[in-house]
Amino acid sequence: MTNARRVLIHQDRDTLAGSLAARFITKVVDLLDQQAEVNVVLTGGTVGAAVLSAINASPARDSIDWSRVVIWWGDERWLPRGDAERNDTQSRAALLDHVNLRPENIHWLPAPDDGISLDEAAALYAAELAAAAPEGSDFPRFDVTFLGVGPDGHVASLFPESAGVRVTDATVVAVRNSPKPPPERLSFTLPVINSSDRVWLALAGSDKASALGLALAGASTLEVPAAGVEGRLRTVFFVDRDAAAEVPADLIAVEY
Ligand SMILES: O=C1O[C@H](COP(=O)(O)O)[C@@H](O)[C@H](O)[C@H]1O
Repeated sequence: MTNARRVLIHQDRDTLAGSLAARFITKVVDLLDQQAEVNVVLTGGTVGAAVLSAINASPARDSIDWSRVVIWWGDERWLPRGDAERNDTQSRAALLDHVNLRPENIHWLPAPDDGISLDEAAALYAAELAAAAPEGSDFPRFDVTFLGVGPDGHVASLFPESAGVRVTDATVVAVRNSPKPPPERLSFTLPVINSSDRVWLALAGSDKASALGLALAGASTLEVPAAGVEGRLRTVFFVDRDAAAEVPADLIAVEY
């Protein structure tokens, strides 16, 4: 199988979330048979949280040895710890608080209540990535990266026509003036996202159809950041029927 982008179309958001949850559990169990730990990058957003809830609800959830799973986030909203709109708060409620993760394996992004500036926070998380990196790299080898996609085609907190989309010489960027609230955020850059062995994008709803269609039809990364996403081994779009309305027919791998 090549690393061509694949689109898997599901009936609706819940089916999509269940299918992605099942794939995640199977993949992590397989990987943990072959390696000591698995590095996973989580996303925020509605579908991201739905996928984590589906993993939590799965009867197969505990077939994963969660003590060997290492958690990162691809982006975070610059809000106080515990704020309901923070991505990590939503990830905790959906899954992380319910499984046996080791606290040292959860790499929270900083928050304003840490008493540091947004730029310092970006530098701090970059240093955390570097500390976990193999020799010669600035970040760990990520096994699975989840991404949501906004109606404007943003991924993580890389928004269309914004400076962050262009950054290739840093791993984490401070984002200001985000068109989606809150205005300040932290985000992985595209080179870090694309270093992941697998990138699984999840999106549902008719408001995502145009961005998805453009991303798959060759729009520029600056205009539609999702267009610039390409994992090292696999890049798979898990979508529902509504979001798939403008997907080029030759890219549809499976329609459930
Ligand atoms: O703000 C964000 O939005 C995107 C997409 O969210 P969705 O609710 O439209 O699925 C998400 O991927 C990103 O992590 C988050 O910070």
